[in-house]
Amino acid sequence: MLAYFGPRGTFTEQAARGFATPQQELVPFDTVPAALTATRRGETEAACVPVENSVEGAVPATMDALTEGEPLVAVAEAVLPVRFSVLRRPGGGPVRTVASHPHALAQVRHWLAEHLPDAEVVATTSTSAAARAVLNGDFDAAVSAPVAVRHYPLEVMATDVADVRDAKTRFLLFRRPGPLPEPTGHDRTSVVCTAADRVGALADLLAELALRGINLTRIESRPTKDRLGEYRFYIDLDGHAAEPRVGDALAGLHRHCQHIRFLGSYPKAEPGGVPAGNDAFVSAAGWVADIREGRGA
Ligand SMILES: O=C(O)C(=O)Cc1ccccc1
Repeated sequence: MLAYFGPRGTFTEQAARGFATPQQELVPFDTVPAALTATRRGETEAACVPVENSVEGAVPATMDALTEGEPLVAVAEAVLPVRFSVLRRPGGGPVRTVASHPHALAQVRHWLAEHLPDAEVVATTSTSAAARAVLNGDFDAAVSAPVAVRHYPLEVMATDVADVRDAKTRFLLFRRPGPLPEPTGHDRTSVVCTAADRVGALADLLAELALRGINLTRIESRPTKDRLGEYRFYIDLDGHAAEPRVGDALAGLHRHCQHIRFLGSYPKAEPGGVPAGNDAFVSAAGWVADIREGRGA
């Protein structure tokens, strides 16, 4: 079974369908933490959740849920283009309220200002929770994933709605810790860490990557919630933990951090980025291994 952030008809369901094997049953959960908890408890093999969006940035619910509770590791990534459909009850009256996930609302602000300027905008837990609520008569319109009309008998007011063309959302598939996916040469590694409280601590973390020619693809901070001014850093970098230079960098981060949690090494959905130049690191690691075995100098 594969858990996903639902209910049925979310963008996350679309991403989960791309990850699932033909036999795997997809199970919706109303929140990101609930989907992850089901996987932590072993009730589902994996959980698909949204991580970030090219317009609105990180999904805070996902970031927080990854640091709370037992560790989970990402094993696969998907990036989906995001365009919205605006749905309403068939034959409904004027649209006075419009609902959706905050990330969706942030991506259709201009459209709403132009087409529904007087509608009150309401945040819901997901885009399809909004569609479901419209069906129940709680709101007049929902900004949803195009697949939502397959699940909810609503009327399509508009399709292809997006203030920013080419907006994309990134999703990850999490499992309980186990053997890592094989390196493909186009991988990403994610960690979350708390740097020591001293001058230059963050610079030291970044230097561990820079020294080894490792490309940082994302750094994001969230409050630890314990103390004002204390943050966790979510770091994505190019490369796989099995590669010597990435392994060394992770060890370096571990030395500099108060806490560090590995969040996975997995193939990138969109290969590209800075070429790794791995060969020199592999040969250097081999040389050190030889020295340790008494085979060289
Ligand atoms: O609510 C959904 O459909 C999601 O899967 C989260 C989301 C919200 C907005 C854009 C992309 C994903």
